[in-house]
Amino acid sequence: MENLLRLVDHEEFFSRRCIWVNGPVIVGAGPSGLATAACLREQGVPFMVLEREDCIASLWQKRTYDRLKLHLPKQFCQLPKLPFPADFPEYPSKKQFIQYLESYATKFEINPRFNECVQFARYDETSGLWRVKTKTSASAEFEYICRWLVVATGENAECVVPDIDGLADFKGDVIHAADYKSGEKFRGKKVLVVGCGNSGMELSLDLCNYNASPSMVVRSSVHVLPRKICRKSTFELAVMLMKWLPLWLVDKLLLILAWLVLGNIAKYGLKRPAEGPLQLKNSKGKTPVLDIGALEKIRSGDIKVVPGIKKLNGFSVELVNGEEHDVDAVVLATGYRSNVPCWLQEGEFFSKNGFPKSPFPNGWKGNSGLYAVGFTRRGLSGASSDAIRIAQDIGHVWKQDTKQKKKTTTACHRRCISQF
Ligand SMILES: Cc1cc2nc3c(=O)[nH]c(=O)nc-3n(C[C@H](O)[C@H](O)[C@H](O)COP(=O)(O)OP(=O)(O)OC[C@H]3O[C@@H](n4cnc5c(N)ncnc54)[C@H](O)[C@@H]3O)c2cc1C
Ligand SMILES: NC(=O)C1=CN([C@@H]2O[C@H](COP(=O)(O)OP(=O)(O)OC[C@H]3O[C@@H](n4cnc5c(N)ncnc54)[C@H](OP(=O)(O)O)[C@@H]3O)[C@@H](O)[C@H]2O)C=CC1
Ligand SMILES: O=C(O)C(=O)Cc1c[nH]c2ccccc12
Repeated sequence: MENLLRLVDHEEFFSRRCIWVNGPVIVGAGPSGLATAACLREQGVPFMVLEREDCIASLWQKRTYDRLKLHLPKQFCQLPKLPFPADFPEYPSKKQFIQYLESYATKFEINPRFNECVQFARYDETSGLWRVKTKTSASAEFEYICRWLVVATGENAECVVPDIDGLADFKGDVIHAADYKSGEKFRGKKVLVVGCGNSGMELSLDLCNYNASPSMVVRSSVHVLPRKICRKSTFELAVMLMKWLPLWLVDKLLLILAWLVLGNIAKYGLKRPAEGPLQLKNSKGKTPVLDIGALEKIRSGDIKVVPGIKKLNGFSVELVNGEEHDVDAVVLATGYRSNVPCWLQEGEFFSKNGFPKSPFPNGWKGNSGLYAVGFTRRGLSGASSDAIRIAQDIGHVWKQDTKQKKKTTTACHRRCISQF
C-alpha cells in the first residue's frame, strides 16, 4: 500500500515535462551566464537560462557580506556590451554591482527560469542532442533537449567545509563566509576565522570594525599585495607588465614592490608561498590577497594571526603549536568549489575538480556543443572573454544553419511549385 501511494505521488507530482530549446541552454544566471546570454542575444541566437535560485547573480545577492566591494578596478569587472555607469566609483560596491547586473539582464531581455536546479545533463549520441534534467523548488521535474549546453555554474558554486577535528561538537556558532553578512552579531565576541584568502582577511577586518576580536588561522602561506602601488591599481600594473614581460618576472617585480610598500610581513605570521602570486593563481587557482586594510589591523594586533588548528573543543581551540584559545564563534573562510561533477555526466572536457582540463585560453569549448564560461580563474574579465568567444562560435553555426534552412525551404517551395 505504502509503495502504491509512493507511486501515485510520483506519478502526480513528479511527471517530467520535456521541452525543446531552440538554441543553447545556459546553466547559471550569474555574471558568466548573463554575459553569454547577452552576447547570444546580439548574435540573434535564442537561448534558455536555468537558475537554481530565485534571482540573478545569487552569489552576489545572497552569499556575500554587506561591506563587499569589487576588488579589481571597475574596467576589469564590467561585462561585454554594457559599460558600468560613469558615476560608479573605481571599486563599485556589491549593491552597485548587483544594480548593474539587473539592468544588464533587462537590457538584453534575459529572463531565466528561476528555482530550477540542474540535476543531471548528458549528451545523447543517438540524437546528437543534450538532455538537461531539472528539479524545481516545488519538486516538479523538467527535461530540456538542446543542441548546445553552456556551463555557467561558477567556480564558487558550493562552500568548502573542512574536516576539522571537533567541529561538529563545537558549542558556539559555526558559519561559512558565504553566510556572513556583518560583524553586528559578533560584537565583543572572540571569533576564530579559518582561512586567510580575500574572504578571511576581509571578514576579519569587518569583525574588527564591529569591536569583535578575530583570530585568523594561517595554516600554510599567503601572498598579500597592496591594492595600489604608487596610486596605480596593482592588478592594472600587473596586466600592463604582462604585455611586455614573462610571468615569472612580473611576479618578481610585484614581490619587490609589495615588500617596499608593505615591508616584511612574515614577522606577523604571513609567510609567502614559494610560487609567485600570478604563477600560483594560474597553477592552483589561489587568488592573492589584495589588502584593503586587514594588514594594518594585523600590525596593530587587532587581528591575531594563529597557526593551523589541531582540534576544536567546546568553546576553545587547540592549535598545532600547542596553544589553546577561547572561542565564541567560528567563521569558515575556507573557500568554494565547482559543482559540475555532481550534475554533468561527461568525462572528457571537465576534470574531477569541476574545472575544464585544458588551461586558458582553451578551456571554453568542449565537444558536441559543450561550452564552459567563467572557469579560467580570471575573475569577471575571464568570464567576459569566454562569453564573447562562445557566442561567436554558436552564432556562426546558427547563422549558417539559418541560411541553409532558408535555402532548403526556398528549394522545397520551388519544387512544390514545380510539381503543380
Ligand atoms: C566574495 C567574492 C568576491 C569576488 N569579487 C570579485 C571581484 O571583485 N572581481 C572579479 O573579477 N571576481 C570576483 N569574484 C569571483 C567570482 O567568481 C565572480 O565575481 C563571479 O561571481 C563569477 O560569476 P559566475 O557567473 O561564473 O559564477 P556565480 O556568480 O557563482 O554564478 C553561478 C550561478 O549558477 C547557479 N547554479 C549553480 N549550480 C546550478 C545548478 N546545478 N543549476 C542551476 N543553477 C546553478 C548559482 O546559483 C549562481 O547563481 C568574487 C568571488 C567571491 C566569492
Ligand atoms: N573583495 C573581493 O572582491 C573579494 C573576493 N573574493 C574572491 O573569492 C574567491 C574565494 O576566496 P576565499 O573565500 O578567500 O577562498 P580561498 O580559496 O581563496 O581561500 C581559502 C582559505 O582557507 C584556507 N583553508 C582551507 N581549509 C583550511 C583548514 N582546514 N584549516 C585552515 N585553513 C584552511 C586556505 O588555506 P591553504 O591556502 O593553506 O589551503 C585559504 O587560506 C577568491 O577568488 C577571492 O579573490 C573573496 C572575498 C572578497
Ligand atoms: O577576485 C577574484 O576572485 C578574481 O578571480 C579576480 C582575479 C583574477 N585574476 C586575479 C589576479 C590577482 C588578483 C585577483 C584576480
